[in-house]
Formats: sequence, C-alpha cells, structure tokens
Amino acid sequence: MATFSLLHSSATCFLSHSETSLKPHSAASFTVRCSSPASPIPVAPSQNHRRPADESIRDEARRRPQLQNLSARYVPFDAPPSSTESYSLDEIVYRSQSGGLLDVQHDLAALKRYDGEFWRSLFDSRVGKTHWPYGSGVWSKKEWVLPEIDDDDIVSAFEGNTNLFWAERFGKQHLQMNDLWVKHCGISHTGSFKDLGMTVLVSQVNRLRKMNKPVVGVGCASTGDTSAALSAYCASAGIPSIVFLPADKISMAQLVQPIANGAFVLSIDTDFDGCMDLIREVTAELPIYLANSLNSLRLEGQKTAAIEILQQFNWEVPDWVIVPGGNLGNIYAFYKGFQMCRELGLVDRIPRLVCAQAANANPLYLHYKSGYKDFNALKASTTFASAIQIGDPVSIDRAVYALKRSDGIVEEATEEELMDATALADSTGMFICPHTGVALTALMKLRKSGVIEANDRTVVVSTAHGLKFTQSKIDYHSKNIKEMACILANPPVRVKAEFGSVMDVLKEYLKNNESKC
Ligand SMILES: Cc1ncc(COP(=O)(O)O)c(C=O)c1O
Ligand SMILES: N[C@@H](CCOP(=O)(O)O)C(=O)O
Repeated sequence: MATFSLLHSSATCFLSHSETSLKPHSAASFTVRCSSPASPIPVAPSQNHRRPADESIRDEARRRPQLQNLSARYVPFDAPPSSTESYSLDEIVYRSQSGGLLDVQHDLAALKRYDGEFWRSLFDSRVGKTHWPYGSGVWSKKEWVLPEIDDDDIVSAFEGNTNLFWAERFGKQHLQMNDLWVKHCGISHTGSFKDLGMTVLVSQVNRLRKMNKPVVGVGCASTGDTSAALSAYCASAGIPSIVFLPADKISMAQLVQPIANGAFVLSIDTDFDGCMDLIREVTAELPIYLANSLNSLRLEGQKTAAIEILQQFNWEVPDWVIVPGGNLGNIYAFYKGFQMCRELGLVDRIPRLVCAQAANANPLYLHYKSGYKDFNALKASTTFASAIQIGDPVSIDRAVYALKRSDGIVEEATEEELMDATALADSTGMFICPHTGVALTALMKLRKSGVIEANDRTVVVSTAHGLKFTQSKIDYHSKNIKEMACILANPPVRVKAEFGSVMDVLKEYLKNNESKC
C-alpha cells in the first residue's frame, strides 16, 4: 500500500488515515487502498478490511498511536504573564485562588510543532467517520480539547458535525444577503449545543472516577439544555446526575429529558440564578462535580463549533458570527476556537462576534451600552427565550474579553421581535428555537443599520432544536400571546368533513395567495 498526501488522493480510492506517519510540520499522510484496476466501478472493500468481529471500535482505537507530548492545564482566566498559578485537569477545582474564573490552557508551543496545514488536514480527515472517538465533531479535535485523556475514558455520542444551513430564502428575501448561514448546533443528540461541552466534562469525570477521585455524581443548575445533556451523557456512562431546575420556567420537552435519562431532578421555586447559587453551594459541600460552564472544561468542547465552521467553509473565515447569550460561556468558547485557529496558523484572522440577548434578560447588553463600565447583575424577566433567562451570568468576564478582542457587538431583542423573527425564519423552511430568533433579530437590526453589509458572509448560531420549544410556537400561531400582534401567525383552518366546504376554503386560500404573488 502506498502512502500519499491527501492532496494527491484519487476519488476512486478508499482512504484510511494512517496516523503512524504523522510527523511535525508535514501535511497529514494517508494510506490509500485502491479498488481493483480490473473493476469498472469502485467496489466496497471485502469484510476482511474490518476489525476482528470480537473487537469494538474502542478496542480498535487502543491500537492507534496518538500524537505525543501535548498537554493542558487550568490557569486563572486572563491572568498576568507573571502568574504561576496552575492546576492539573485531574484536580477538582472551579475557581482560582482569588475566586476568579479558570481557563484551560493548552501547551501552544507543543501544538505549534505542527503547522496549520497539518492541523487542517488532520481535522478534515476525521470528519463523519465511525472511528472512535474521532467520528465526533468534538473529539476529531481531541489534541486541542483534552489531549491527555485516554480514548477509553471518553463518553461520546458522536456529537458535533452539525450542518451549516444556507439560509438562501431568508437571506435573499428579507435581508438582501446571499451568504447567510445558520449553524444548527441544536440538531444534535439532546437537541442543543450543550452536547459539545458535556461530552468533554463527563469524559473527564469518567477518568476521575477511574482514578478513584471523590466524585459520586455530577450536578448542574439549568434552564433546560445543560440538564438534558448532562443527564444523557451521565446515563450513557452509568454516572449519577443531579439537576436543579427553576420550577415552571423550562419547556416540557426539556423537563422530560433528564427525567427519562434517570437523573435526580429537583424542581426549585426560584429562577436560574437562584438554582446556580444553590448548586455552587452544594458542590462546595458534597462530592458532586459541577457541570455548568463555570467549569472551564465545558468550553473546550463548545469551542469546536467555531473550528467546525471554519472547516465547513474550507478554512475561509466568515465576516460575522452571531451567538445568543445567557450564562455567557458560549460566546467565549467561540472566540477561543477561532483564536486558536488563528494562533496555530489554520487561518489568518477571526470573525467579528455579536452576542444577542433577550431584552428581558440583558445584563451584558446594558454593560456594553455603558462602555463596559460597571457590571450590574439584574433580575431577569420571563422571556420566550427561556434558556437565556439569566440575570447574573457566571461568564461575564469571559464574554467581555471575547467581545473586546473580536471587535464585537451586543444586541438585544424584545419579545415581539424575537417571536416575529422566529416565525419569519420558520416560514422560510427553518424550525428554530426562540434563542435563535434572538440572534436573527440582532442580525436584522445590524443589517438595517448597515453595520452588516449585504455581501458579508454571516453565520447565525442556532443553539437548540425548535422541537424543544413548540409551546411558544403554538401560542404565537394561535395568537394567544398578550399584547403581541403575532403578525405572522398561521393558524390551522377548521373545516367540515365535506367536499363543498373543503373546496370553499381552498378557493379562498388560492385567491388570496394569487393576489400576494
Ligand atoms: C438554547 C440556548 N441558547 C443559548 C444559550 C446561551 O448560552 P450561554 O449560557 O453559554 O451564553 C443557552 C444556555 O444558556 C441555551 O440553552
Ligand atoms: N442555558 C443553560 C444555562 C446554564 O448554562 P451553562 O452553560 O452554564 O450550563 C441551560 O440550558 O441550563
């Protein structure tokens, strides 16, 4: 078998990655197995290329060599260069000595032994395969996520690799844009982007438990998505999960997820910020590992969505990326993913970031408007974007850092704006959650003011699946929302089971439609 550069591979050949041949500063090499020259069309390779029948993909992964001498550790977030404080990822620590946030710092000098072309080729070679664990969009970037974890300890649902939807009709018809994309992070295992971070956190917990560290379970406060992801990944690994939910403030679809996955569910008479305070106190007292994004491990997984966007554009950098923000870990995760790609030579710039908040839960927006002077937490009001109903975001410092370094902007959306934007997007073939409606509202405002231009390549991050938020859509389309015109409501027409009645309503519909065309 010959070893060729990926760039020289032939379309009729079956490629399989041979990582034994990975060398610093070289493009990844591949072992190429060609179909028989006598065969007129490429045929599926015979069964014997597969691993032995009694082996699983985990067993197979054990034989695969890994890149050596890569490492990561916790350091205080945004620490001065003189700081020497650091912790092993195998320690249970969420805060720095001074009580500040932590960050996972990779050994960039070790990663830089390989050039940008090497990393691009390596990551590209792993997309969409069933190789453990690289078939996952997160673990396909393992060397940049948790380089030292044993593949055997990884808990993965082959998450990530979510589609980048070309919003052709929405862009052209409503914004005169032809390069508008929606990154559907919610079309995933538990229906939100939280899977990306949770696979990393639960994998590390799995490793800690195997090391006999005192972790009897994993806990989080949640507005519905973190709890769904935590309970699914824990259930898959047989680890107990405990979730604190604000009573009556999350959707039914979200509530049923941890229940079904066997989590211990506490429904607490407070809001998310109240639940967050409680879980922080509890995890300081009991050997329950904290799974919220205060724990910087989560962001290592979430940052891979940014890398994936670059990859999907063949490593061309979009002009704008718009992210709905609540607890504010994700906006930093996107920044970190883009920035690592720049620093390690995969791309030469990063996109401008926009963080979009619901006007009813807008502490970052107010902070931005004040020129980032004094930050004031607030009591968030009810919003249809219930997963971002957060008034005291734990990652405020991370968000400000990301926005300042990406020439970023913060926008807000009223309830009516976010629901109309959601309905408008749905009417062009999407089925988005209200948080994505917040992000689309930000886009519409920035287009109207000319900040985002018609030809700017723009990515809106869709954070959850619309099917988790059907009640808000039902309320909108039945015009059942107080003080909201619901101008795009499209209620079903009730009609008698009789040919004449059906014909009457259809003729009326066709006449109205004709006058609209
Ligand atoms: C669906 C959805 N969108 C957006 C967010 C905001 O993400 P972050 O808290 O990282 O700002 C969350 C959670 O907070 C969410 O569940
Ligand atoms: N939307 C989140 C809120 C908690 O955010 P986290 O990223 O800090 O876990 C949720 O779904 O719970």
